[in-house]
Amino acid sequence: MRDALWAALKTVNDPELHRDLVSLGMIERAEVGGGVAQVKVNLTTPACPLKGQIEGDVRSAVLAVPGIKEVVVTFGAMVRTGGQPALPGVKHVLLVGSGKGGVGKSSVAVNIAASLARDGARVGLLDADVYGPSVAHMLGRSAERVTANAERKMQPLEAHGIRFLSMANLSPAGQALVWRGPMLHSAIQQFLKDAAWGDLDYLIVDLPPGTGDVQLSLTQTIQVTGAVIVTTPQDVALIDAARAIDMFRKASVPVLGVVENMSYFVAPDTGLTYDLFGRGGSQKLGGLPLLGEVPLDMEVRKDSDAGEPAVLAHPDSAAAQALTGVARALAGRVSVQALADLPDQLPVV
Ligand SMILES: Nc1ncnc2c1ncn2[C@@H]1O[C@H](COP(=O)(O)OP(=O)(O)OP(=O)(O)O)[C@@H](O)[C@H]1O
Repeated sequence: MRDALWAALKTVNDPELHRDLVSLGMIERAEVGGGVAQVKVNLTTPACPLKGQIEGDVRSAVLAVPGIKEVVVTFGAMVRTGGQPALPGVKHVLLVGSGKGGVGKSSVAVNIAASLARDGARVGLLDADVYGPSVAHMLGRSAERVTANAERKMQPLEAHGIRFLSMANLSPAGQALVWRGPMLHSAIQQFLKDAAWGDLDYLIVDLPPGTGDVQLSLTQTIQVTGAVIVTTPQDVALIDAARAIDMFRKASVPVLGVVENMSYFVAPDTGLTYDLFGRGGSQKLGGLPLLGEVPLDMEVRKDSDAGEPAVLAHPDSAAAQALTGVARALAGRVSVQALADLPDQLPVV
């Protein structure tokens, strides 16, 4: 019956990866005794957007095996990498960029990080927006200062389960940074390589807006898994977003998807929906996966000023749900990308 159980599991495909769970090495354990099957599925990310569907598919395939009356499905997760890790201990570096400033890039980056961490991933957040660092404020830690550990490496700060580093925690508050390209390059290098990030599944990098030195420096010096573009839906933002996409393509960084922020607004008093900036405009960016449409929501702004990401402070709001969806869709895209180049038969993990 054990063979029949494994054969049944071999008929279940991961809906995103389009390969069966057995050859993907995702079945950690499958046993049967007294008509009860115990199956442990090791997902490719704890933020798997399709966990419910996988559970349902496993359940129906296993219950079709003669003699099995009950099935208990449990889950674990191990984030995979396609090749070498980006940095020692860091599996994926994900850039969050935008063409235009003020479109909500940092808000999206912070909420992606918080959502992935809440789902159980080990997450770092690097604020590479050195001219306008806002991550520390959005995490409620702008007053803290970064210290060095015994190995003289920068020790990332921690908030809401996220390890993070921001220029705001290094320089005196309120002071402007007047840096040229080479200095920026070395600051970014230090943030990446002279910091004790530890083991991370995802290191999210909040880039400055536009297509400048920091972006170039990052894409040229480490193996980046991919980039996410945040835009609002109106044409002036889309024109700049298209430039940012072009820059990533030229630097051979895969663009994993687009987030349409401030996509629409639901008036809290009337419940009427307003497409203030032209909801759906991001489709004009042509063919890139849309990771989510995040509404304009006063709570998102208030939560970020209060230092608690909306996905944690108001998880049931439409904006938080959309941001959670963005984080999970992104994690799914990363898994697809990591497994795309792997051989047909993977070892069981
Ligand atoms: N969906 C949203 N609803 C309401 N307010 C939002 C939303 N997204 C972002 N904001 C607010 O808009 C402002 C700008 O957001 P944010 O700093 O994230 O943008 P940015 O693109 O990173 O800006 P910069 O160009 O300075 O890096 C912030 O006050 C933020 O709280």
